[in-house]
Amino acid sequence: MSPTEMADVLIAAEDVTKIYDTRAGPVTAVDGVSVQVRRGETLGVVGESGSGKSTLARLLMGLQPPTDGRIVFGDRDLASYRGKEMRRLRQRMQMVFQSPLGSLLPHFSAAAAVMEPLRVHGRGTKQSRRQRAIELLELVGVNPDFADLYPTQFSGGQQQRIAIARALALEPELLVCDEPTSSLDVSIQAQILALLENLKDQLGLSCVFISHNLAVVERLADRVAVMSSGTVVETGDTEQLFADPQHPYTRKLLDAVLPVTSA
Ligand SMILES: Nc1ncnc2c1ncn2[C@@H]1O[C@H](COP(=O)(O)OP(=O)(O)OP(=O)(O)O)[C@@H](O)[C@H]1O
Repeated sequence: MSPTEMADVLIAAEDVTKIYDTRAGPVTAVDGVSVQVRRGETLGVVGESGSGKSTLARLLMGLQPPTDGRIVFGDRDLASYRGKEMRRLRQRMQMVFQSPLGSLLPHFSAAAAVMEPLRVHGRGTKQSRRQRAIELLELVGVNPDFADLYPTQFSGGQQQRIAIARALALEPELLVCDEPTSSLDVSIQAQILALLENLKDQLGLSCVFISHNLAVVERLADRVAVMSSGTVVETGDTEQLFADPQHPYTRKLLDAVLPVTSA
């Protein structure tokens, strides 16, 4: 990477390892992984179930400390952020999960769910927070007339839109999406992907987009990291990686999606 590209890196995992202690013994979920996300870029992370994608997401978000290596946000090790600084940092990175209901409390209406991070971080008045929530719901394609309905009164796709609005409330620089469409019907998946694509362009967000679905990653990601057994086996620009995969594992993943028909 050139010095200009290095300066452009928003977040990086540097030789990061995560070992979980389990009753059955230590499990190495992430093993010496280095990835970078540049400003305004979407990094796709693909790999089979158990390859370490979600663990990497949690490490990048600072939700778990690495066993070894470091996560650098801006130019600082995440481990060096404390107290107020950590609270401020938390506003700059947000996560969207597979199951929207996991991040939406049942007794919070759509508007209240989006207002909550603004309240917690002391932003604006109740009135201005509600106004902002309505704007965000509109931005993600939820009819503001339904702002006072509760999560279970919405479809899965609409729930995910509300969860995305909530994640955007604090105007984060980084959005980490962990399988955000896997729980949705195929037609709805496409709508949520189109929404994320628009938001990314409109807001200039940096994204980490985790999916086992290569077609999804191809559509959204500028660059892709392929994970297998806790390691990154290949990274590259999306177009190039899909056109000319170098690692046998990447080829295997691609073949599983696009079976080569023999003549
Ligand atoms: N909290 C935990 N405690 C113990 N082991 C864990 C924990 N979280 C993940 N693991 C293990 O770490 C490995 C990687 O899991 P991880 O969930 O990061 O992979 P993944 O690629 O996201 O898989 P999936 O797509 O199924 O979520 C797996 O062997 C998993 O069982």
